[in-house]
Amino acid sequence: IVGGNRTPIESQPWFAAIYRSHLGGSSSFNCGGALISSCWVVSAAHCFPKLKKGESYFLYLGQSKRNSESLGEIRFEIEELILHENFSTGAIAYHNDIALLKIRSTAGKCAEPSRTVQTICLPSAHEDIPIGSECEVTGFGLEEQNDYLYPEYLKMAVVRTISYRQCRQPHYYGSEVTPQMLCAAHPEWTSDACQGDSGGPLVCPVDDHMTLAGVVSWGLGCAEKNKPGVYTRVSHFLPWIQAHT
Ligand SMILES: NC(=[NH2+])c1ccc2[nH]c(-c3ccc[nH]c3=O)nc2c1
Repeated sequence: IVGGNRTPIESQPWFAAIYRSHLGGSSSFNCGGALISSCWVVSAAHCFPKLKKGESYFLYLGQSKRNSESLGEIRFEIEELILHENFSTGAIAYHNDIALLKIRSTAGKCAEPSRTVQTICLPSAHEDIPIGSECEVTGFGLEEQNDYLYPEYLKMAVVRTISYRQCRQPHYYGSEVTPQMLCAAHPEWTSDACQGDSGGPLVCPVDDHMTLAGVVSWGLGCAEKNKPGVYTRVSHFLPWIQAHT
């Protein structure tokens, strides 16, 4: 996250930190995700390239600090990884960039709600959040696009949704942006998601609750003028999510 602020997991209790474990036992931070039900996390398909032999993915819920064994965090194995069957890579965009992860704790259980673990509501099919809505994007991704170390602490930034028409302007992203994508940026281009935030949640207020409007997918650089963050528009994939969970 470029800009924004540190946030405790209690403020984003649906956030999942997804890691990749390597042969020999080391592990590296991979992507973000969002808990949508006790057993299911939504993330981005591009976060899950083919694993090498002996490698696996795992995730933590309730984690405010990377690589720390702090209280309230729980480790889950990925029992099932479902990538969207039409996921593909365009010139700069990812298409159908959404994945479902079925989780199982070491005790063979799914997630149990607590102060640090809660689900996020899915949007309802027809309702799309109004243009210009203030939303929150969360992650352990880079704080500057040329950094090479991920921050230890979870961060959150406020961004505003941008219309499809505005995002398709030539000096924005032109026709790389499709109706299945949602663009959002800070009005002064000072905050944005960045590498490592992929798969994480863009949550927007609807009536009296927060909903998962987007999944961090791509962007040209980070917090660059006229280059908004691009998110998988979750409301378009509700039938797919329902069919696979
Ligand atoms: N500006 C954004 N909103 C953004 C979001 C996700 C990204 N993911 C990446 C990325 C860069 C290089 C390798 N892998 C990545 O996911 N850049 C990104 C930029």
